[in-house]
Amino acid sequence: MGQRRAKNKQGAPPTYEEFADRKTKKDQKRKRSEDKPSMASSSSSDKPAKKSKKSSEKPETEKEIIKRQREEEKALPKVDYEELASAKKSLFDESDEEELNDEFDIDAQDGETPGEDFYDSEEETRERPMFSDDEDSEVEDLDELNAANMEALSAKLDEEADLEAQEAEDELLQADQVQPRARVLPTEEELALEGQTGTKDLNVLRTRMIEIVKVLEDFKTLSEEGRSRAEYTDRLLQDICDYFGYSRFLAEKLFNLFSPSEAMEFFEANEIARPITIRTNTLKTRRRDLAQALVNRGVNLQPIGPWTKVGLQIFDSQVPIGATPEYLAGQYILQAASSFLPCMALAPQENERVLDMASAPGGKTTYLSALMKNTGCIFANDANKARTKSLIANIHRLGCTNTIVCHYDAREFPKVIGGFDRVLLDAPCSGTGVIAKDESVKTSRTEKDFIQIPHLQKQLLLSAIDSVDANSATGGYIVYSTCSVMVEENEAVVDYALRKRPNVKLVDTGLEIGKDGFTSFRGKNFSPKLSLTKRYYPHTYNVDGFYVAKFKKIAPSPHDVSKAGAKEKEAAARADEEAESIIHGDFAEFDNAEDEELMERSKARSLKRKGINPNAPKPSSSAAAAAKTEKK
Ligand SMILES: C[S@@+](CC[C@H](N)C(=O)[O-])C[C@H]1O[C@@H](n2cnc3c(N)ncnc32)[C@H](O)[C@@H]1O
Repeated sequence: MGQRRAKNKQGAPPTYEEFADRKTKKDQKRKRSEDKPSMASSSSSDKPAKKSKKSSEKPETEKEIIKRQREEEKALPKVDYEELASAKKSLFDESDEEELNDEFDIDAQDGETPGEDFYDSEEETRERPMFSDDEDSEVEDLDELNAANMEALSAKLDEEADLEAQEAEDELLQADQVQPRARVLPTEEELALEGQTGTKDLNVLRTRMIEIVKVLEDFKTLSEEGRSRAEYTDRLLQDICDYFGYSRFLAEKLFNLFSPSEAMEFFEANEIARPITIRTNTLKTRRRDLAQALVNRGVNLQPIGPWTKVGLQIFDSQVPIGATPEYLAGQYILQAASSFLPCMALAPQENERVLDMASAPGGKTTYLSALMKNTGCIFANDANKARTKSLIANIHRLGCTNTIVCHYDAREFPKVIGGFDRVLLDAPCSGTGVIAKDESVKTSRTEKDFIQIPHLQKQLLLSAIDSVDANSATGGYIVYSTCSVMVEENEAVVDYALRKRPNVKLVDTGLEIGKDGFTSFRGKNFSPKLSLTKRYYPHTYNVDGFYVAKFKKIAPSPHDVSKAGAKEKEAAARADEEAESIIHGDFAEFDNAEDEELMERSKARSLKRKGINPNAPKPSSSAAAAAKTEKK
């Protein structure tokens, strides 16, 4: 087992004193690094300086404040306000979002110097009012929220600066350590010595991994004479297993996805927990209002990034994020940022019929429901009945009234029902994209898994394609996603579907971020269109490892069974559920006893439909046993 412990890089944002202290240290560190030409990093020194806060207890007059600020500004390094304004804009700019007007606008107001809202001591003493519905006061309201978010922003900038300084130091370290033709591989004696102690020295392993990666990336110049590439790779893989705790089998599979240095970044990123993120439920609130409410409860947050209008990243909270009144009221759901992506790619429209084939516990179903503004109909299916409990609970809490929950093996679609406008297949997978969440994946996955899981995924994807109406007026799309980074579960599955179903083509996912899917891998060629699919890695976007592919069905196929009557089936399912009061505006009074009763009634109705009298006396168990014995 590996000796490395996963660490969570998220900490509480600093107090002002901590911040000032860290800044002084950082400035000194930066200055030291600038003095060393080999590791000069212009980006860190070009970073805008942050304005300091006063420490005096006594309130200052306006004049005193202006005087003090001028003095402080003189003493500070020159600030590139344009860069500062654009950095802030890129973090918070959501000007595209017309509908919800859901934004954290921290652009400077007229007459203000951009950047002055950083560490304004006035903001510390002001009370934070709730957002008002009054349009005129919105600008002030935004300022208040921005003030509250400044800490979060400063923490983020801090983290970035720390990272840059660390990277610069690492570069120097590596440059110092790796000399051309240096001996990097350990001798037999050294290895025997390492083995004797039982636990390996992590520093030795780490340094050696860095050195081997350097050699592999410039083999001609840096390799020792007489040593092969395979020898270096073999040692590196063993060190990865010892250091991070992977089975040799999985370490090798993951290593082969990347260049040696990128592989190291990937393994490192798997040791760090991803940020805690929440998705605003736009069926109940707007992100801006939710952020304000949470900030008032002592939650430190900021938007995830410009690519999502509904996500918030939580840095730190004085209250449990899964138990706030806003959470209980269904205003948000705790959801990994990567899970937003397939829903955004599917882009369901209002009034469409959508199938979510593997939907429990419902993070994506509830997002689809919100995107459809609770119109149309979503069939939320999952083969695992136990998991549909949390699916139903989430659907209720978030107030999604356009969903019907079912639990079929999704390979039975479209026989169950077909003719959907869009289908999401968020497939069961190996979980190699979420190792930071579930360390057991490092050692539990075997070769068999990467045969059996893709086999199921291929069957499910064909069912998904066959369940879509090629003639849908508004849709005709299928999105396939996994939280795996393995080619066998991603490109290979999609390529298989393209070959088996020539009536679909790959289309752009419409996602702003992501790396292009592989068009070939280790000698295997896929359709060139595979580059339209998207890959996500923890080390590139700080999200879980993920994969998203989007298909458009361009023609029906003989496999599209039972398309006819799909609308009628849906109407019947709806009527059943409405009759049983499952679909209604307020799910708050959902309780198990009532649910049991409804299920009993549903069973009775179903028996009646089959021509069986549900009230007919059941044979007693002893009579049934006797009948059985008689038959024998
Ligand atoms: C990745 S999870 C789905 C997560 C879900 N989409 C969400 O966002 O909350 C995969 C799901 O597939 C379900 N599953 C596995 N095999 C299935 C099958 N043959 N048919 C339908 N669902 C299946 C599992 O029970 C599991 O809930």
